[in-house]
Amino acid sequence: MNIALIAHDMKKDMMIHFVTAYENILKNHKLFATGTTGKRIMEATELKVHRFQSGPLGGDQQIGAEIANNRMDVVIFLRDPLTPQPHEPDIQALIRLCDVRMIPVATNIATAEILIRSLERGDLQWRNYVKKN
Ligand SMILES: O=C(CO)COP(=O)(O)O
Repeated sequence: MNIALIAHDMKKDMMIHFVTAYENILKNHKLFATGTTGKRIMEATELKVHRFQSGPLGGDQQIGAEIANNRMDVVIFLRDPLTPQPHEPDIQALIRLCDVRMIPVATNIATAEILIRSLERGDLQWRNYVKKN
């Protein structure tokens, strides 16, 4: 499965804890991330991550394009709801596209935990059928 990992600055440490805790699951998938999130993940783990631009420089839009092309299967986006972001429209667009394409998306750590365990259990296998057809 193709998994997008994105975290705002205030949530980056939490993302590192998450990917470290679930490295054994994540290593079996293709990982994508916005620039700084991807850099942090690769520094902290053995995981290989395809990095797009940093979020404020267009990374959210690049991941959005992957979603629009139905190439992203899971999105874990640890958003910071308490800090204004200069690229808020890009963030909204990315999340909107998840709803358009019915892509499982977690925007906080509690849902991210549920999603990763679902992935491990095989609950998201339907994505393979959707992509084929
Ligand atoms: O801003 C982001 C998502 O909206 C994240 O971007 P970085 O991973 O480059 O910090």
